[in-house]
Amino acid sequence: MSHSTTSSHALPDQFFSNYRSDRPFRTLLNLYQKDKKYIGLSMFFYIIKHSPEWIRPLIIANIIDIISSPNTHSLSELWFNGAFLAFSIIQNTPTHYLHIRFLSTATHSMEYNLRSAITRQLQYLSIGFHQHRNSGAIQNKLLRDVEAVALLTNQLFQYLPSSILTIVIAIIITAFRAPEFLMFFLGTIPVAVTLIRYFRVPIRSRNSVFRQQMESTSAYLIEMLKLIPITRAHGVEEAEIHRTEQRLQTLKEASIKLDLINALANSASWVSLRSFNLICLLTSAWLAYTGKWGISVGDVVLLTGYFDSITGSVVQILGVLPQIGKGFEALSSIGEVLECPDVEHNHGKTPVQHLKGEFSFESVCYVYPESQQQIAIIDFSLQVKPGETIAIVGPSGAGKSTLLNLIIGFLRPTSGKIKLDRQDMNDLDLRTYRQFLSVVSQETILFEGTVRENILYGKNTVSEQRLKQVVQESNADEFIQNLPHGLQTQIGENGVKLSGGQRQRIAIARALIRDPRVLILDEATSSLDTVSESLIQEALDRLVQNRTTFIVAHRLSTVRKADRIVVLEQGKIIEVGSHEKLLKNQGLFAILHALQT
Ligand SMILES: Nc1ncnc2c1ncn2[C@@H]1O[C@H](COP(=O)(O)OP(=O)(O)OP(=O)(O)O)[C@@H](O)[C@H]1O
Repeated sequence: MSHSTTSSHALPDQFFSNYRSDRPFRTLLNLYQKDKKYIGLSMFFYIIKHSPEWIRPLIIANIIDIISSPNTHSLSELWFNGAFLAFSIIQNTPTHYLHIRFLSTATHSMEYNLRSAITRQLQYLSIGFHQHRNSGAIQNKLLRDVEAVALLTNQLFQYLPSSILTIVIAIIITAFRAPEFLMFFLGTIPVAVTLIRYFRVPIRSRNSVFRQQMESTSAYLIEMLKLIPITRAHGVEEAEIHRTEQRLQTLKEASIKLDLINALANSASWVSLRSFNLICLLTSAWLAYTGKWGISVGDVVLLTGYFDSITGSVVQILGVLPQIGKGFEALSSIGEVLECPDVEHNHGKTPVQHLKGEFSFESVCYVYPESQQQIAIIDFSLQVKPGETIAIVGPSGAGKSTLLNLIIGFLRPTSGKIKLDRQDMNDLDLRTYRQFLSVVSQETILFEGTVRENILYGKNTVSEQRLKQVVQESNADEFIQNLPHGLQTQIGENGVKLSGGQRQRIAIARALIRDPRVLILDEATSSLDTVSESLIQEALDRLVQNRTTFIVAHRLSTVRKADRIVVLEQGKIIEVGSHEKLLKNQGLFAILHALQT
């Protein structure tokens, strides 16, 4: 256990410091740091497994020379050449197996490491990052882009080296048997280089456009799925279908453009290199026919065979270029997450060991970086004693959610200070602070799992007795008992569906089990039936006891019970006081109150 914790902590640092999407090749090698021996072994077995491709033209040329001049060659030479080729063919089975085994180990470990590093980074990136990125786009990076990097590995460490090796071997053997023909082979180099230079930039840019389209379409589709109940309820299905089709059309156009450039690159290379091949065949055949340069029939077969391998390899190199472009694009897409500096910095800050729950807000201001012209929280000052319940009320857009996010530490004051037990929150390790904090938000997010797992969420050392007590205190025992398997009932997409009130009671139990010192309640605005409402209110009353609580309150009963009510308007505190005092004030609170009653 301790081992896995240390290694998983060590992993991302190594990735983050080495991950540079402006240096994709080096980054790729770094991703294989731990598994480079597997890559090496896999390449070694690939070369051996592939050897019949290089040996065959030589053996066939030998055999043709043997049979075309039986007087100078013995039959045993024929059998020897045959046996050699047979051996090189049979060895393919074990070497192919070993090649795949090592390659698969290396690429799948890399995929695992990369996905784990992305997940870790996502967990540490600021809430602001997540608010601005769509989950569909991130999902795409985690799944498709990592897959594209694994494919890139296959291209770079398998096809590319073997193609280069094929070319080198063909050149060496030709240099021995018919050195004059080397110039044909060398002639292919400028052609290949020109083709690569010509197509590299458009292939890369179309890949990039395609990738961005793919990301935004995934994001869009996820949103469309979430919206289906609202779409149907408003009867705007056709408009939604039309909107989706427009997106799909743009994606289709980007895919076609990418395919077309790839097709052009492939066919241009194929035609030019095959033309060279034809010239080589005709020239060597003419030389053999006229008996010049001492070219034998076997030599014609050998030269055309190797020229075939060379052109095949060059075509393969050009063919993998688009894949390589796609892989490098995926590396830079992943870099958008791994290289993002917007992480919460807790390293080296004071850990919170105990918490009383005293808050002191000193002239806190907050401005969202995206809307500088408007100040969301203005000069907010308030002293909160441990155990106090503060209700925050105010019209929509007054800054209530912003204030809660400042208290959780998701946002840092633009100016001013928030002190927690007299220490500036900026100096504290917020992860340790949040272990003393529970949040019950408007929308209860439950995950696929049992009721029990949803309540315990990350708190697995709780005794059975404590769990039962918490379930009772949150008024959830009755409905849980009526579920088919009680606490073990599966909920979420494939399980039992819970009502809004039931979900809220699970959220209350989830908060209670953590026994927090600070509680944040973002009350749901949706109206519940009176029974659920009173059950939830009762559970909430137990929950807030002896804890510093901040509630964005909508229910009158909650507001009435709060020790103090803070009334916000356009980011400013305009009133603070008890329920009675504020009613007497005849200010904004009294107006809001009158509207509700
Ligand atoms: N992520 C954001 N980027 C830019 N501006 C924001 C962001 N979130 C909120 N704001 C702005 O900050 C102000 C305060 O918003 P906030 O969400 O805190 O209000 P609220 O009182 O919680 O509103 P509501 O009751 O409607 O939820 C608003 O003017 C809002 O437009």
